[in-house]
Amino acid sequence: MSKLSQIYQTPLALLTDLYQLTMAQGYWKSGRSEQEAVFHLFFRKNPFQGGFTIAAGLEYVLDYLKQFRFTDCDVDYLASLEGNDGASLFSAEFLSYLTRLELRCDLDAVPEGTVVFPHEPLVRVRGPILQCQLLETALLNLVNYQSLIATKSARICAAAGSDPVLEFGLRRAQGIDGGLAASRAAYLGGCAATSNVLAGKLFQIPVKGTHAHSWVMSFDDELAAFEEYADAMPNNCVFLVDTYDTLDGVRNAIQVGLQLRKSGHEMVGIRLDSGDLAYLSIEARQLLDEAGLTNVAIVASNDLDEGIITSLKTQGATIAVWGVGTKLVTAYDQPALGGVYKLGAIQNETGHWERKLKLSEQAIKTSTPGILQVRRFFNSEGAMADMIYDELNPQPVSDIVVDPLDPTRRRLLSRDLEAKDLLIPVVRAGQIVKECETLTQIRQRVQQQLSQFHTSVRRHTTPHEYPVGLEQELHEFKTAEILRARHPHPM
Ligand SMILES: Nc1ncnc2c1ncn2[C@@H]1O[C@H](COP(=O)(O)OP(=O)(O)OP(=O)(O)O)[C@@H](O)[C@H]1O
Ligand SMILES: O=P(O)(O)OC[C@H]1O[C@H](OP(=O)(O)OP(=O)(O)O)[C@H](O)[C@@H]1O
Ligand SMILES: O=C(O)c1cccnc1
Repeated sequence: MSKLSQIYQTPLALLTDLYQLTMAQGYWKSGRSEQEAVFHLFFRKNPFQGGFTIAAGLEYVLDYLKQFRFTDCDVDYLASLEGNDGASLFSAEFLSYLTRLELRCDLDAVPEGTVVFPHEPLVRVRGPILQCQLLETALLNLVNYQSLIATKSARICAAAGSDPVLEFGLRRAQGIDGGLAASRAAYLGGCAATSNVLAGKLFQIPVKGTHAHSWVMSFDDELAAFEEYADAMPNNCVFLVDTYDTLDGVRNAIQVGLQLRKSGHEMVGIRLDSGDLAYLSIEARQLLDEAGLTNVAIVASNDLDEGIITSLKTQGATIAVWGVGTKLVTAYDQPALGGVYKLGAIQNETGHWERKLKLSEQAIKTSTPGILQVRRFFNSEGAMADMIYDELNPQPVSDIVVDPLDPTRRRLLSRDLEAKDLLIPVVRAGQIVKECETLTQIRQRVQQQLSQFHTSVRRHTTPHEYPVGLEQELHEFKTAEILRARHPHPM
C-alpha cells in the first residue's frame, strides 16, 4: 500500500481542482486526450529571500502516482455534480472512461534533496495531455510544500551549525498532513529528529522530546516534579527549567542530576523555553559546569528561527540543541512556494513537437518553451552555473547561457567543464523506474549538495544570485516567440 493511502485510507485521484477534470472532459470530447504533451513544474523565486531551494516531495509524488485511479465511488460523486444549467457536469461516457484510465505518463525529476533555483524544472511530465493535466494540482501540492519546509529546515540547521535541531512543530502545523509532511521535509532538510511520533513510525525519523510545563505544574513544587520524572525515566531526563524562576529551575535540575548520578544514571539536559536565551544559557552552563555536570546539554526552544539562532550564537549562547516548531513547519516568513506547472511543448498530428510559451507582461512570468533539462556545470571549487536547455535538440546548441530576466547577462560554459544533467527518469509509461531512496540518503544528499555551493549563495542575508541561464538558442527561440506573440504583424 502506498504511504499516502496508508495515511488517508482513501484514493486520491479527486485531490485536484475541478478545472482539471472539466478540461479532461474537454480533451476527451474533442478527441485530443491522447495528444502527447510536456509540462514543467518550476518556481520563480527562492523562498525566504534566500539564494537556493531544496527540492522535496518526489517520494510523495511517486506514491501518489502508484495509487492513482478513479474508483466507482469517485465517479459516483462526479456524476452527482451539476453545471450552471442544472444538467450533469460530466457525461456518463466520460466518467466510464475515467474508471478505465491508467496513467501512462513519463516523469523526469531532480532527485529529492537537490539544490535547485528559479526557472529550473523540478519535475517534467510527458504523456497524453489529459493525463498530464490531471496530475497538475496534486504534484504542485506535494512538491511546493515539502520543498518549502525542506528549504526552511536547511536554513535553520545551517544557522545551528553542528548542533542538532529538533523539529517540535506538530501542534502548530497546518492540519494533519501539514504536520506529517513537515516532519518529513524538516528531517530531509537537516533536522536531527522530530517530536512527531506518527512521522517517526511512517518515515523512520528519530523521535525525541523533553517534557511540558504541565508536568511541573501538576506538582506542588518543581523539585518534586523533576524527582518523579527522574524516577520514571532515569535515562531520559531533559528538565524544562523555566516554569517558575529559570535559574532556580536549573538549580533544582542540578540537584536531581546529582542524585541520578549517584544511582548510576546521567541527566541528559535542561530546556530553556522563555526569557533571554543567551543570558540564561550562559548562566545555566556555568551552574551546571560548577556542579560537575559538564555533559548536560542545554536545549532551547521558544519561537526560534534561523535569524534568532544566528543572533544567539553571536551573543555567545551556550545552547547545544535547538527545538524549533512554529516558524519551521508553517514557514512563518513565507508560507508558500509559488511553484507552477506549465505546458512546454505539444505534438501535432504529424508527430512534430510544437514548443509552447505562456506570455506575460512580467518577464519573470513568461514560461520557457520546449522539453527542458537542466545541466549543472562544475569547476574545481564546486557548482558554478546551471544551463536550462531544450532536449528537442540532441545536445545544447550553444555554450553560452543567457540570464532569463536580463539578456545582457551572459556566460560562456566551456564544454571541458564537468557537467551533470539534473532531471533523471523516475517514471516510464506509468511505471516507477527510479530506485526507492531512504530519507537518510536524501538528507545526506542535501548536505553534500549544499557543500557544492559557495557560501555567498548559501548565506541568509542578501545572498549572491547563483547563475542560471537559458542556453542561447533556447533564449533566442523564446525571444522570437515573445515578439511573434506581441507583434503578429511584423513592424
Ligand atoms: N538573547 C536573545 N536574542 C535574540 N532573541 C532572543 C533572545 N532570547 C530570546 N529571544 C527570542 O525572543 C522572542 C521572545 O522572547 P520574550 O522574552 O519576549 O518572550 P518570552 O520569553 O516567550 O516571554 P514569556 O515570559 O511571556 O514566555 C523569542 O522568539 C525568543 O526566541
Ligand atoms: O516555539 P516553537 O518553535 O513553536 O516550539 C514549540 C513550542 O511548543 C511548546 O510550547 P507550548 O506552550 O505549546 O507547550 P509547553 O507547555 O510544553 O511549553 C514548547 O515549549 C515550545 O515553546
Ligand atoms: O519534547 C518537547 O520538548 C516538545 C515537544 C513539542 C513541542 N514542544 C516541545
